[in-house]
Formats: sequence, C-alpha cells, structure tokens
Amino acid sequence: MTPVIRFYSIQDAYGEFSNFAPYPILLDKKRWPTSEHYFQAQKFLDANVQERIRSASTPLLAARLGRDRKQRLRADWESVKVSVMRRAVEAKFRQHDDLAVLLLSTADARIVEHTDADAFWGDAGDGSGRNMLGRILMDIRTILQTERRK
Ligand SMILES: Nc1nc(O)c(N)c(N[C@@H]2O[C@H](COP(=O)(O)O)[C@@H](O)[C@H]2O)n1
Repeated sequence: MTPVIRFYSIQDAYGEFSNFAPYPILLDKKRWPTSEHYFQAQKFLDANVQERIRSASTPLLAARLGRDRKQRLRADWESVKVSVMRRAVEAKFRQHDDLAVLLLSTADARIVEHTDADAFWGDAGDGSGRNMLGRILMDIRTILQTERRK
C-alpha cells in the first residue's frame, strides 16, 4: 500500500512542507520570508498591498492580510492561484537543498496537507478535500526525482 505522509503544523513531522515554515524565497527580484507571504501577496495587484504583506512579521499575519476582503482581490485570482502556489513552492524547494532532500526522501508516499480548515489546499480533515498543496508537492518531487536521476 502507498504510504501517506500528513503534514500541517510546522512543529510536527514534515512541517517543513507547510508554506508557513520559515524558508525565505527569492522571487520577482524580492526576498519573501515564507512561501505563504509570496502566495498571499499575489492576490493583489496593488504594489503597496503586496509590500505590506511581504513585510508582515509572521506568515499567519501575511495570511490574515491576504484574506482581508477589504482589499480588492485581483480579478483573475481563481484562475491563477494554483500556478502562483506552484511557483512559490517550487522556488522554496529549489532554493533550499535540505528541503529538496527531505521531499525526495518521501519517495512515492502520498503527501497530504491534513487540516479540517482547508478543503482546497488541504484534505478537509476527512480526506474529502482536494489536497492541492499536497499534489503540488508531489509534482515538484517528480520533477526533482527526474532531474537528479540524470
Ligand atoms: N496554517 C493554516 N491555517 C489555515 O487556516 C489554512 N487554511 C492553511 N492552509 C494554507 O493556507 C494557504 C492558502 O490560504 P488561502 O485560504 O488560499 O488564503 C495555503 O498555504 C494553505 O496551505 N494553513
């Protein structure tokens, strides 16, 4: 049977896979404290709002700012959010080799963001969620496996 790796809290096993884990990334010529900061900031086209989110002191605060609907969400967000997440997560694993090694160590395990707080990026707690973050992680793992086999 395929093993399953469930992650969520950054304090627990495989917490490094969470976007809240403290692994800065360089993207769009800027340094982002976490992939969560980058993802949340891309919801907005206003450079000032993006900058406020980039400067947030914690990923939780960045997420709160990104979820604040007083700010106007970019019109195409629903159609671009998965590719934005993929870009952020790929940057994180390419820019931190220790993370790439950890991801590769999971071999062919199914990776699941396990939380009842999120039915899109996570599994909704009962497996009914889409687990999009887990899927992105597994896609990036496949790319890294292929590259490192060459
Ligand atoms: N720590 C945490 N708390 C929540 O309430 C969550 N929903 C998640 N999931 C992560 O949230 C990010 C997406 O946020 P949006 O709801 O799209 O603004 C993404 O990083 C999920 O992995 N995490």
